[in-house]
Amino acid sequence: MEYPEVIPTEFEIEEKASGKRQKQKVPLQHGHSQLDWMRLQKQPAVATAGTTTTASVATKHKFRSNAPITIEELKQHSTPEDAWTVYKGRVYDITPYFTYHPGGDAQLARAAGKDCTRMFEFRHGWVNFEAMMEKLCIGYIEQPK
Ligand code: HEM
Repeated sequence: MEYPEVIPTEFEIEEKASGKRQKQKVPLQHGHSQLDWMRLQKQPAVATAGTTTTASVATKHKFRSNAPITIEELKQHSTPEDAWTVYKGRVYDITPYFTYHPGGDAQLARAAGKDCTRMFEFRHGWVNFEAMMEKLCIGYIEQPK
């Protein structure tokens, strides 16, 4: 099975190489800044995207928090309402982060159901993924044999 990976488009590669790339931050709802996100990770009861909270992710996946996850299963979680992504081999349920992503929900949706490692480093290699998503880690991806 083909490994599902988000890769930058040719346009994005050229734009970056030209040094003319514009930042594309989008306006977020009040209370949904990066600082708010980090604060909520310390009190996980309230980080919400719709009805999915960091706490509900933790509860839902507790029984399998370090489980092997297959590519088939990863691919089934490919919408903003139910979004899993892979970063450096580990799987994260990023659903609660959608309304907090500074680049907007449409950009983050590209990661859903796929491995976002390469795209993440391309777009913002200076961001500490593990620190931000620690509570949302649900397992690791099983490499195809
Ligand atoms: C396919 C995956 C992703 C894409 C395409 C994407 C895209 C973007 C874009 C367009 C921005 C706006 C700033 C810019 O234009 O560079 C941004 C900012 C940001 N994203 Fe993402 N993102 C992705 C995944 C993630 C994930 C999973 C996280 C969580 C750790 C994340 C965290 C951030 C943060 C913290 C910023 C603010 C960066 C800053 O201000 O320096 N992104 N992203």
